[in-house]
Amino acid sequence: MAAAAKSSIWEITAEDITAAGLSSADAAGFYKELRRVAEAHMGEGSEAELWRDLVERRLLKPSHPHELHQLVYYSVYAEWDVSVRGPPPYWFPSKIHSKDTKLGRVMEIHGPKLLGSLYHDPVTSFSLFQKLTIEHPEVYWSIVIKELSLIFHEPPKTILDTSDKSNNGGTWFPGAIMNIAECCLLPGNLPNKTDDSMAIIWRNEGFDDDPVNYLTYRELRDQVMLVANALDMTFTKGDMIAIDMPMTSTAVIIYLAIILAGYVAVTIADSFAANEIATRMRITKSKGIFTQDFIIRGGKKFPLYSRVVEGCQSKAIVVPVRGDNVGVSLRSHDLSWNDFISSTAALPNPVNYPPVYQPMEAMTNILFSSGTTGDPKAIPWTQLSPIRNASEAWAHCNMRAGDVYCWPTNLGWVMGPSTLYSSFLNGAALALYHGSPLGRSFGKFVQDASVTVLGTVPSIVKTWKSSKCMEGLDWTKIRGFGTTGENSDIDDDLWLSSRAYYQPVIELCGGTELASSYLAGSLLQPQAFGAFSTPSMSAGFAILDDQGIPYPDDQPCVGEVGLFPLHMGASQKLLNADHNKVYFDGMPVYRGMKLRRHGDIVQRTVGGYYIIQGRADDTMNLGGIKTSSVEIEPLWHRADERVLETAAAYAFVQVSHVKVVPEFPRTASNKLLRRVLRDRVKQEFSSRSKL
Ligand SMILES: Nc1ncnc2c1ncn2[C@@H]1O[C@H](COP(=O)(O)OP(=O)(O)OP(=O)(O)O)[C@@H](O)[C@H]1O
Repeated sequence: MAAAAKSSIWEITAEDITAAGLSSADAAGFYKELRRVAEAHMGEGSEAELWRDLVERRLLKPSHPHELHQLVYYSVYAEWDVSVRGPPPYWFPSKIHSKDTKLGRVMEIHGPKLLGSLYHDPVTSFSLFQKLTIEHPEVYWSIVIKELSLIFHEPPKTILDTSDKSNNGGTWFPGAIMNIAECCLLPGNLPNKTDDSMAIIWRNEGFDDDPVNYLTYRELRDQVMLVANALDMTFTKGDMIAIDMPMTSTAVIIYLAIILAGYVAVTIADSFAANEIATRMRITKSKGIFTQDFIIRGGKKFPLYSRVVEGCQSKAIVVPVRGDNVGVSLRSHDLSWNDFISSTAALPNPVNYPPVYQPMEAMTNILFSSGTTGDPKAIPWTQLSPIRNASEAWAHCNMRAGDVYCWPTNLGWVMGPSTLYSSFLNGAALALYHGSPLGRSFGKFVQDASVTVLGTVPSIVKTWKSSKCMEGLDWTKIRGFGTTGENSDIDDDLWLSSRAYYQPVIELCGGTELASSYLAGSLLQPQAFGAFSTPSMSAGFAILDDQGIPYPDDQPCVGEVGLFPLHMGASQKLLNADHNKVYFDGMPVYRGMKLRRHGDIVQRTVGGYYIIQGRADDTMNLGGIKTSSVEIEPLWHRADERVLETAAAYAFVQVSHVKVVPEFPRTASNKLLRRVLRDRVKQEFSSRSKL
């Protein structure tokens, strides 16, 4: 899309502005103002200051055509040499406002004590402070647990115990006892999280013009306790109980009830086929499954109950997608939602429930990784994982009471539980749209629910931008976006950010098994599209060369990442694989630590940004030069405009074979499956060679 750019901002004419979609009258005013601002930033190397000034003056508006945003942004940065100056920044922290952020305030209090005269302010001292959180995780976590709404039934004896040498990940908060679901439901120590604060805001697809629905924290607690009582009527303590349904307010209530009552939630994404659901039920030996009769999505009705019971005998408890009655006939041992809830009718106080307190390492949730690199892993989350989730939103997105957090996903993907905990443990409201996130109705919900932080994955943003379905909606309450899952596209993020007068798009990369990111954006640093500005708080890593030797810390480089093993909240076992073998075997030792495998190729750019270059497994050898799939793909993409999407899966000496495919194989979470493509190509070639 950079074709829309001029070689400098000075080349832009009023005609270009009209060509980008403004009326001649508006174009004249815009042109005049653009020149005026540009004149104030004439010096060489002043692109970032010019862009910052343009954004602060709100010259570019969400109502302007995207072509105009492209024209200005790409022309401002036309001369910017990425190889010398790193990725160009589009968002800048303010030294004054940074002190009001959650992390900034903590840095102002503790920075001078911890860093002495090296501490200046949250912006200047951010990187130094981040390094401190890696070197002294016990200091960081002792601060963070006071910032979240955590209630310890028994306080931890200490923050981190590394005396067990067989445990690479360390023992966190030893001796502590709590119930993390209870922490979600009670105000805890957060003054602005009250029983009357908004906890969940939701809307059913098809009810676009109705007011949004609300649940306060008190109402949420009552409903969770009711379901917890009903669970005790049907299940035995410690049982694994699955949830396979869209992430609705009812699904969230069920999830919290399972954990409040001391069971383990097995969360399975609602997009899986019957055999995939059955596999996950079998691996976890789940005793029951919460599901829906149907899913309503994008105006269509899809069967869900029939898919769930196809390969699974466990008791299903079936929530009706609309109304009070289930729209399918159930097997004799299954229960309708109404019958399940009615089982509490004889209790004297069904909305009262004593939480089951457990140690920090107790399992609370089994999640499955996407299966991009092989079979999906069954990953147990403990009570530490939710704390890690919430701390990331706190530190990197400044999540706080009063925020409305929306991230269209499912409880079966890492972002489902992560968004839930990030909302409730920070006292924010969780916004849930019961329907497809791909169309305008979702965007209208974002507007009507006054969402302040909106999370995305790249494929959704691409659809929103290309369909223009969000035109005319007001997203200006949004103060920050999030993106994760795959590399995001610079132009798509330009579009996204421009919907809210260029609020930051915080890029996050991590893994289900980390319960967090290891690379992130930060509101205390300038942000560049499609790039991470920092290792996440308290996440250390080394970038390894081909021999497994770490590159020096601040040097631009590309290599496989090796994570520092003391990563609070990360997995310490897998249900269906050997944890040590998967994450530690064969990894180098660095500064006395056995590094943890993650499998991503990471580039550290000039200027200290990070870009993911794909998976180590997807790296190809082109004439002796190791090249990542992500480096090759954009080149092919530009080769012919009929190419809709590119996936580099295999390297040939000479390109002689073009196969047109309608779509690429993807995981259920929509990630490109290069390994499947590679297998198909291999198969095709081996069958040809036999001919
Ligand atoms: N913002 C991002 N940019 C680029 N890649 C990302 C980003 N966020 C996540 N990823 C990719 O997704 C991975 C994490 O995804 P997830 O935990 O769902 O499992 P997976 O690695 O896809 O599946 P499996 O472990 O089964 O192969 C990261 O390691 C990274 O490769």
